[in-house]
Amino acid sequence: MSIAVSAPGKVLLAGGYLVLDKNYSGLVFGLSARIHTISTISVSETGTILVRSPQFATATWTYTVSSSENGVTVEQVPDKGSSKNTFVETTIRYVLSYLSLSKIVSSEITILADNDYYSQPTSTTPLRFNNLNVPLSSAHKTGLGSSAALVTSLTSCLLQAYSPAPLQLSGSSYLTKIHNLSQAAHCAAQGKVGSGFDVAAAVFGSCVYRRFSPSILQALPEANAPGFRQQLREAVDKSWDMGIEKTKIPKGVRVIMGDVDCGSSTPGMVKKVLAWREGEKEAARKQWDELERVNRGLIDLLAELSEGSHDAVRQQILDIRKNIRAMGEAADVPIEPEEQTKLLDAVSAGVPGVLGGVVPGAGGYDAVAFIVKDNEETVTALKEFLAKWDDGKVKALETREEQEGVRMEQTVQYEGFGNYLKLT
Ligand SMILES: Nc1ncnc2c1ncn2[C@@H]1O[C@H](COP(=O)(O)OP(=O)(O)O)[C@@H](O)[C@H]1O
Ligand SMILES: C[C@@](O)(CCOP(=O)(O)OP(=O)(O)O)CC(=O)O
Repeated sequence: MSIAVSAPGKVLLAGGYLVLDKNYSGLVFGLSARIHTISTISVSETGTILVRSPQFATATWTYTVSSSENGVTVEQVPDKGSSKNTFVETTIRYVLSYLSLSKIVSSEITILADNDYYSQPTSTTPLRFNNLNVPLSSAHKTGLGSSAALVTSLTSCLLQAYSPAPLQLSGSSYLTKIHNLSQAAHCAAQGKVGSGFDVAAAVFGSCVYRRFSPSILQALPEANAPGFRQQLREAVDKSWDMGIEKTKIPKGVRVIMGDVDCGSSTPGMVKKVLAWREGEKEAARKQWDELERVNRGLIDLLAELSEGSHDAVRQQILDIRKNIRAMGEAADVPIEPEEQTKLLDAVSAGVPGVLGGVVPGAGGYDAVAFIVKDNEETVTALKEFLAKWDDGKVKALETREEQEGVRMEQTVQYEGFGNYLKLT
C-alpha cells in the first residue's frame, strides 16, 4: 500500500531571536507550500530503503537498514553521482530506531516539493512539481524551511508505513509524538538544537510557539551509541515543556512572501545577537521584553481582526520594526538592513491594501513578508510594485499562510510526477 503525507513550510512573522529563549514567544505561520513524501512498502524484500527526489538531478539515495542492539543501522549504498542527504538519512535512522523493529521490510520513498521552495525559471509555466534539472545543492532556496517540512513529512510517512499498528494522524497525542521525533531527527541532522519553531509549524501548522528545553535533546546519546534506542523512545514519549497556541488566521487578510535574490547567514547572525545579549544583559532584557510586548500586541490584534482594526495593525507592525531595528543596531547585526527598510516603507506607503511588512525569522537580506488585504487587486498591485523594485530582485511567491500542519494525502494526485513513482 502506498502512503502519502505532506507537511507545510513556515514563516516566523514575529519573535525572531526571542523564540530561542523559552520565556518569549514566536508567531509562526504554516504555509501552503508543502513537502510531500510518498512511500511504498515491499511485500517480500527486506533491508533496503530507496529514496528519490525526482525534481532534482542525481537525487537518489539508497540505504541498507538493519536492526542492532542500540538502534537501527542505516548505511548509504555508494552510488556514483549521489551525494549524502543527511536529513533523509538521519530521519530514517531515528524513526526506525524509535520503532525498534526486528525485521525491516524494504520500501521506496519519493519526495516532491511544492515549487515555491525553490526559485523557478521564469521562461516556462512550471508543472505542479516542477523538474529543476539541477542537483539539490545548486537549487536556489527561497527560505520556507525545506528541511523541517521534509523531516516532518518523512517522519510521519515512515511512522505510518512501518508502525505495527494503524495510527491516527489527526489525534493530538500522535501529533505530539510526530513532533518530538521530528525535532529529535531535525536537530541531529543539523547538528544543533535551534528553537524548533520550523518543525513545530510543520507539525501543528500556524501557532504561537514557545520552545522546549534544549536539554531534552542534548541529553540523548549519539545515534546507535549504547542506550540510544531506549533513550530516544523515552525522550519522544515523554511530555515536553513547550507551548503551542494554535492561531486562527484572520479572515480578510493574508500573508505574501517576497524572496530576495540575496542571502544572509542565520547562524552567524544568531551568534552575534546572543553574544550582545550575554554582554549587555540589562539593556538586552529591556529590549527583548519590549519586543515581546509589541509582538504579543500583534498576536492579539490578529486574533480579533476586523476592518476597524487595520490601522492598529499597521501601527503595531511599525512598532515591531522600530524595535527590531533597535535590537539590530545594539547588537551590530543588520536584522532589518537599510535596503529592506526602504522596501518595506515604500510598499506600505505605495500599495493600497498592504497593512505592513517585516523581515521574517532572523531577518537580513533573505526575505520579506507582508500582511495584506486578501483580495485580487491588492495582490496584483503588490506583485507589480515588487517587479519594478530594484531590477526585480524581490519576487512575490505564490504561497500563502495556512492553518493546517502535517496531513495524510491521497496518492492519486501524484500520478505522473517522478518517472519512477509506482503507486500501489
Ligand atoms: N526536496 C528535497 N528533497 C530531498 N531533500 C531535501 C529536499 N528539500 C530539503 N531537503 C533536505 O534539506 C536540506 C536543506 O536544509 P537547510 O539547508 O537547513 O535548508 P532550509 O533552511 O530550507 O531548511 C537539504 O540539504 C536536504 O538534505
Ligand atoms: C533567529 C531564529 O530565531 C529564527 C530563524 O528563522 P529563519 O526563518 O530565518 O530560519 P532559517 O530558515 O533557518 O534561516 C533562530 C531560531 O529560532 O532557531
